[in-house]
Amino acid sequence: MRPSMIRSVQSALRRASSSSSSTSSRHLLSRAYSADASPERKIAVLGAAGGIGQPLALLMKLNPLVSHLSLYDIAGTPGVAADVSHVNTRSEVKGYVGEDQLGAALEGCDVVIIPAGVPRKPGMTRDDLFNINAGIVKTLCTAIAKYCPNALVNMISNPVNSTVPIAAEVFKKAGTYNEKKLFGVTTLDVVRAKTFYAGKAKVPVSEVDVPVVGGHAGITILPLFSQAKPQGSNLSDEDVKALTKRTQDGGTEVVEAKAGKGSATLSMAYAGSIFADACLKGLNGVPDVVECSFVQSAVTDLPFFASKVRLGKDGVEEVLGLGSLSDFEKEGLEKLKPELKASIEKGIKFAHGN
Ligand SMILES: NC(=O)C1=CN([C@@H]2O[C@H](COP(=O)(O)OP(=O)(O)OC[C@H]3O[C@@H](n4cnc5c(N)ncnc54)[C@H](O)[C@@H]3O)[C@@H](O)[C@H]2O)C=CC1
Ligand SMILES: O=C([O-])CC(=O)C(=O)O
Repeated sequence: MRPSMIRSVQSALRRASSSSSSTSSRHLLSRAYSADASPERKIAVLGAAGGIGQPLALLMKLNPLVSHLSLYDIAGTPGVAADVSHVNTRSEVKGYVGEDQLGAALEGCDVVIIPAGVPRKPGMTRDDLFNINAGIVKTLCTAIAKYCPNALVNMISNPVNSTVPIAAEVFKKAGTYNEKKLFGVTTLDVVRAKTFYAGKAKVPVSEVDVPVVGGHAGITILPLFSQAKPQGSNLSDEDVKALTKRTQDGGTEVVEAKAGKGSATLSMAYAGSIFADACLKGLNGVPDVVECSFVQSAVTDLPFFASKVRLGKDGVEEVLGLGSLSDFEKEGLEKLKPELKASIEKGIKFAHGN
């Protein structure tokens, strides 16, 4: 909203609160909003009653680009929706519970965020979640293909390296696949890389940018600290190795600290809200919106790969290349490929066989 519009809304609000009959002021207020509001955008969070889903629902409620917020889960969403709906921001909130309400939750959606599924416990890998989460993702994507085939899908459910290929196969089978509209959310890796780099390089975290490429599990997460901005402090090779390992193990660090009570939820909700916001900005025509994401890609010989992606009115506008890599990063890239390939193939095989 432009400053002049904010001032006009504020003065309308003042008039509304000082008037005994505030109907005309309310009318003025709604005109002021509708004149300058961004386009109507409906987004859904699937798994909205969970550890990620709840704070993500709140963060999306705070996003002025959202006009309709649809909260879906197999249980618990009426309470979450009632709670979040009291926050005095633009979007109208509705809760949906159980599979027979999934269609209504999805109809008309521009963006669907999926944090549905089980999280890790200590000692597990993300791939150990495959058996349960693959089926959940398949069911949800089948419904997306039916009720909102044009939505941008933000996949958070793990293992992302396999759930994104599963989603692609489900959409292909339904005849709705558009490679520009399917995203594995790897923003938390970027968030972590930025935080850890800022701490080590002693630079203000708000100024830091670090691309993270590859996938979203262990060594498939490849932060490119050689391209970190701002440069300027001399990190040793050992520092870069340690930062890389910490970024790759960031999820496990949280799983162990939570000691059986799940994995990252708050930082993931933050990361998920950043990525969804970028998708909305792209849809709304904001120029030069770039985030890393795990997408269909020709950047390497693998069919899906995370790298910087420019977002536009139809989703992916351009998948950006990797840029120049240090020898350490080149080595990391070659090491991650077999694991990432196997995870992608596992997802595709599951989708075909079930
Ligand atoms: N991409 C990433 O960077 C990250 C991914 N994750 C993943 O996100 C997923 C969710 O994690 P949390 O929220 O911590 O788990 P959680 O167990 O707290 O919440 C999951 C929610 O999904 C719901 N759910 C289960 N089956 C469903 C279905 N068929 N339809 C709709 N909802 C369903 C559950 O009822 C629950 O409310 C996990 O797979 C986790 O590994 C977690 C952190 C980071
Ligand atoms: O580690 C996990 O299981 C959850 C996750 O993907 C992350 O925190 O990066």
